[in-house]
Amino acid sequence: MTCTFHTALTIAGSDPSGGAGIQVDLKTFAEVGVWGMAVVTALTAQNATRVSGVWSMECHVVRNQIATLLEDITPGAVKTGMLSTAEIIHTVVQTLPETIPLIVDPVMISTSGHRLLDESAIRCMKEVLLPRATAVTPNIPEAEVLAGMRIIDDGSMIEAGMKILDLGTEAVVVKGGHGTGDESVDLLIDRNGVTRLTSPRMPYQVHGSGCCFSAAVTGFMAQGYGVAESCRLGKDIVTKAIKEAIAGSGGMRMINPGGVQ
Ligand SMILES: Cc1ncc(CO)c(N)n1
Repeated sequence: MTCTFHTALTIAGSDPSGGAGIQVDLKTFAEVGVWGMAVVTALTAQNATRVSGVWSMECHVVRNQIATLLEDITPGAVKTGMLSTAEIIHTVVQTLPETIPLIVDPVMISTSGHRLLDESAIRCMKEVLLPRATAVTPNIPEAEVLAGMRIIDDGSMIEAGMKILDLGTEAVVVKGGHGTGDESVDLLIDRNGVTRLTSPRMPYQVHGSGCCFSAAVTGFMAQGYGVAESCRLGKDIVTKAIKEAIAGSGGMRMINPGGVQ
């Protein structure tokens, strides 16, 4: 099908609370003005305070969702979020054509502390998924795992980003939201060097902010912006959605792309 509008696909897990995962990705795609599509890799039972269950899809279910969608529509860009197992990572890489830009949010552990990716899948993520990625968007704990080193300051954040770049992606954004200081500084690292993406630090943690950022970047890539520009524009979208975050019932605040009042 030839579309007159731009299309973006998320391949990720479901968060029934609407605070993370495909639910946030679809809201973010709408916020940046692209047609949002979603392939589900796992169901979770969670809210803003805890994850109580994870049920990964069988690989043929993931493969069928992607292949059937691609028969009809080629998304302008794709993001991955929670992929949960090495088998699902392999399936996604095998099923997606290499020509489609791919933004990888290397989801490992929920903000509430629950493991969302098998320990054994981390090697597969480094060896199979990242070499295929256009951009990877780790937070500090994820960057530490992918780079195999501790991050304690700007210098080690850059060093970790360089190591992740060496795994074969075109660009890395190491997100500084888990750091300290008045500003939240994300570092975009690509072949041209290091670019700082800054925003005022809000005095609270927000469930789903990583999902929102990578979805926004994907939405801008789908509209034809380059990687660096998409990351800059994506930072503005997530900053606004963090400012407008809503209080869950008892839990952490939840990201609010679209600004529901
Ligand atoms: C489904 C899903 N994806 C990603 C995250 C990361 O916050 C989460 N908590 N749940």
